[in-house]
Amino acid sequence: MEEKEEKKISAVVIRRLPRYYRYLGELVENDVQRISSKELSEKMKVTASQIRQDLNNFGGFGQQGYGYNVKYLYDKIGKILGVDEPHNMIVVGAGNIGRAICNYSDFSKRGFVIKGLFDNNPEVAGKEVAGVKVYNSEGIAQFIKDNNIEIVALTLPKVAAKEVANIVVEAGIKAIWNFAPVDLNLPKDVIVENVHLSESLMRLSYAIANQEKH
Ligand SMILES: NC(=O)c1ccc[n+]([C@@H]2O[C@H](COP(=O)([O-])OP(=O)(O)OC[C@H]3O[C@@H](n4cnc5c(N)ncnc54)[C@H](O)[C@@H]3O)[C@@H](O)[C@H]2O)c1
Repeated sequence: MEEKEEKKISAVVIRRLPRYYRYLGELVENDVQRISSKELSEKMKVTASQIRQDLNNFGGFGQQGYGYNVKYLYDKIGKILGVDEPHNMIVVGAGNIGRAICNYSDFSKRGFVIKGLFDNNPEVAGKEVAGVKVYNSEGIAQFIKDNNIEIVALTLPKVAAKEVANIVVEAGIKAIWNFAPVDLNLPKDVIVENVHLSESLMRLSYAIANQEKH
């Protein structure tokens, strides 16, 4: 029953959930039990009516005037985002970005467990980055099968990213976190989340240019 209700939540709201989750997580850490839409709106710099519209999808509000139940909403949104359970992942490409991801401990706190870092450079195999072992990329497919890997981060040059994407999909991977500035043409059932830093920077530059005009 609950699942059916959750399916109706719009994609736009879903995209906003990680931000709510982050703010609610900070409130949970600070032992805040209830918060009003007005207080949350001041913290998050979005309108209180937007917050009410978004969060009323999930319940968690008691009597009017008492605000939202912070822990309830945090857990509920975490469940919808699928971060209430651990996800095993690997990172392919032990360069700048691959190493930075391994060095960022917050991912593991959120349940994203990096089981290995892969590279085709034999000089890096056998080393460790922030406790994550570096493996030769020849063994990727077997490693995925043996370690119940769900997500693969591709922090590789463009051509290599395409090649490795095909290999990991062949090995059964259904979720790719792609940092290479290239479109991966993969079967429809494979979820790809692209992180194109240059595109994000161009949006920023557009915003600067537009602001200057006014
Ligand atoms: N560094 C940045 O700030 C940045 C910014 C935006 C986008 N990107 C993109 O992210 C990707 C990674 O960038 P980076 O700076 O970490 O690159 P990098 O050159 O530092 O690292 C790439 C790593 O991939 C490995 N590699 C290459 N081919 C491979 C293969 N077939 N199998 C396994 N490993 C292989 C290399 O040995 C190297 O260690 C690139 O596509 C880049 O365009 C990087």
